[in-house]
Amino acid sequence: MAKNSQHSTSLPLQEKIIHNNKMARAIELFILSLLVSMLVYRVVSFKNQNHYILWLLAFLCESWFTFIWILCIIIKWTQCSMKTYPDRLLKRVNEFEFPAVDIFVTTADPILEPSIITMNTVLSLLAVDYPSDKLALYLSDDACSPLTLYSLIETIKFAKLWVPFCKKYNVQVRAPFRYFTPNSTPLEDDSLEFQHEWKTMKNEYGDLYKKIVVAAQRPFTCDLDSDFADFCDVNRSDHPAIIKVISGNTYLPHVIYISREKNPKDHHQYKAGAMNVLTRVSGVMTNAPLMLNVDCDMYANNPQVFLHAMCVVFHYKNDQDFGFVQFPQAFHDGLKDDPFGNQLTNLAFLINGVASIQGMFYAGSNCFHRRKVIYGLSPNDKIKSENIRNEDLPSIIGKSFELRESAAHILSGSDAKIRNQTSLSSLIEAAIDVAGSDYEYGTHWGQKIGWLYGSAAEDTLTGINIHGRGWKSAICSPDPLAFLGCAPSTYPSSLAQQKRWAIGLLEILFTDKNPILLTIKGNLWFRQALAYLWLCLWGVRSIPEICYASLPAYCIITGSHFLPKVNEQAFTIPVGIFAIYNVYSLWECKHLGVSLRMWWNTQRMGRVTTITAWSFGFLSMMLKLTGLSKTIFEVTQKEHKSNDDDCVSDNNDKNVCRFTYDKSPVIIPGVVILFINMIALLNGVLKLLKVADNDIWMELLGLGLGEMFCSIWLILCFWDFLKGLFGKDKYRIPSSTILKSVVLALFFVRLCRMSSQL
Ligand SMILES: O=c1ccn([C@@H]2O[C@H](COP(=O)(O)OP(=O)(O)O[C@H]3O[C@H](CO)[C@@H](O)[C@H](O)[C@H]3O)[C@@H](O)[C@H]2O)c(=O)[nH]1
Ligand SMILES: [Mn+2]
Repeated sequence: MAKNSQHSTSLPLQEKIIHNNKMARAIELFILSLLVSMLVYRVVSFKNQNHYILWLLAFLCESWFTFIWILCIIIKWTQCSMKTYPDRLLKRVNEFEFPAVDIFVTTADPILEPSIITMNTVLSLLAVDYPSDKLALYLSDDACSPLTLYSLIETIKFAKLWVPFCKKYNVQVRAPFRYFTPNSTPLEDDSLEFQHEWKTMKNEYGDLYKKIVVAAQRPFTCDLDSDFADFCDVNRSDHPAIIKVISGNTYLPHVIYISREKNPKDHHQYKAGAMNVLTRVSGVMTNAPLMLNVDCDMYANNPQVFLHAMCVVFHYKNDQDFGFVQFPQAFHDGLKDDPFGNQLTNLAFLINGVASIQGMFYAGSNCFHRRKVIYGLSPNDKIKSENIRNEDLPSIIGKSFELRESAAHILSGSDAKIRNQTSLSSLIEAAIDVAGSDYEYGTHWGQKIGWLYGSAAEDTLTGINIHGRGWKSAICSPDPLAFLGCAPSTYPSSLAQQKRWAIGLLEILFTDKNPILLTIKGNLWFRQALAYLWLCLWGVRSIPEICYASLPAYCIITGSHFLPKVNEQAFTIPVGIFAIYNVYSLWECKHLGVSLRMWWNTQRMGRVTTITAWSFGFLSMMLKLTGLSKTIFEVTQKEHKSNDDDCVSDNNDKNVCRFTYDKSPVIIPGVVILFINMIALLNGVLKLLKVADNDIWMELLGLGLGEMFCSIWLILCFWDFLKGLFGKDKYRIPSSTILKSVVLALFFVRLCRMSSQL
């Protein structure tokens, strides 16, 4: 029953804060009016042009930009955020009323994702402020690596000390690699007891760290009676399921290691496949009504995160439309000023916008889902457990009897009880059954229930499916931030990530989860559909962007114009758009409290990423549509800074922010844009040198100031590539890439010349 104190029952557990954005709306509408004026100008002056195709191309690109801008305005029109009050929750609700939560951590490769990072994720989650008997943590290891199991076993031993320590002293950051920074020492005025325990803890963590590092360097011997016997001679892409219950103690949640069955005959569906196995295995074992999933490169940064989530859950208890709570993905040690433009800070306003529509997108990590929502229920479905048992549950959820029983429990809404600890091991056989690689044949897994297949952005696809059934979602941003993770810290890994997103998001448009379809046929709200559309179109945006970025160079080389001339009145329109847009985005950055440098980096990388990574995303999608290739999920490299150099955030080492390059062709379009603009400018300057001094202004105007300016701006945007041409070692763009780009750039120049002779 609720604990009563008049005060605490009257105050809400969560509050929606509406942001006033009238000023922003006005500016956005003004920019829109300028964009429309530009289009009108294009139409009106079409007849006076001698270069119709050029004018038409510019018109098409600008129409597209205007369309994207309209989408942004609609998404950002209303803005809100959420504040949650865990203190009030603790006063109002008894701990035993809290729902159980199954926690899922995924890892796929002990080299790309060093075990110590994954283990810190695990430790931070085991130590949260939440009744530990309500939690179970499942670690999915797609690499089938004995190192991961070994690390987990050792980590649990350490957790038996670490978790009580954190709770006793109310430690704020419960991922040891963040708590024990190289220079940290306990404070002078901390109690002696604390200082002593602190040192023990630091040493223990140091030992754990060393054990894992040492273990990573030697092969695991095949010891038939050890925990690792199952790993004897296994191949990571062809092996039976391995599931181990690792016993903790009463202070620790259950911990279960899972390496699902892999068989080359059955597609394993990357992370989505792993999440579905986690859902089923946990369904058989603990069957909590809520599930939290955290990628191995994130950790819980706020020990009260579960309580914050419960504020939302309890707040919505009577409003049955609530599907999931997403916590933001923020980054620790993010490179200063975001040189690669991958920290997504600039999306804050869009996120607040989406939050005020149907709710935040599911972002793949840091999200609490209700199990019944993942099992395919819609807000208005009322199901009796008898009905499900008798009906066609096998064709939906599969043949496992245990899973069907537990699903029936969840779907009928009866309070699922967590099974007691001792029985977990006895459920391993049933768990192995549902972790089989062919379990899903003839069921709805991946098609209608669970994490959906068919996109490398399985998170967005799964999320849109949930919203499409009419569920709402919430975003909760407590202070300190709930989860922190690492953004890819090198340029190639950031490129790979952006490319994967561009493909994955585009793939969604070609499924039956297309936002427009879902809003017509399903229950996706119209504005929410537009928000999804904006997201899914990332890859498509590369095409108009590349076209538009080649226009200035084309014009300078051929002596034509795509912008109004300086002496025309219409010249003020593009100037106005450029100036106001930039001032506006600066103003937005100021609101977010980020530096001028960061603003420039996001602007510049906006152009660079669209033209490079997203265009390859688009290309891959085209190849996939024509059946020439398949998309895969490339796991991004995670870096662990060794304890002695906590380098990234202090940029003493300037080099971490420099662009590095590998052989990947993804940057070619960017290098080509750089080259053609350099050639164009060179061309322009040469022409200027040839004319007499007093004609120079006329000539400049003839060349088109606007076009020249655009060219210079583009070169500034691609400045890092320019440096890459002259860098050394990994800072140098590989010769093969340069060569291919030169060929393409010369081809472009040739085309310009040919077309101007027509
Ligand atoms: O076959 C696979 C591939 C990946 N993963 C896991 O998936 C997670 C995300 O992979 P990562 O390489 O870190 O991708 P990111 O680009 O950082 O991931 C973002 O984008 C993905 C979709 O593209 C989402 O799934 C993620 O949650 C989101 O953080 C990691 O825990 C991996 O271990 C697997 O379990 N099995
Ligand atoms: Mn990641």
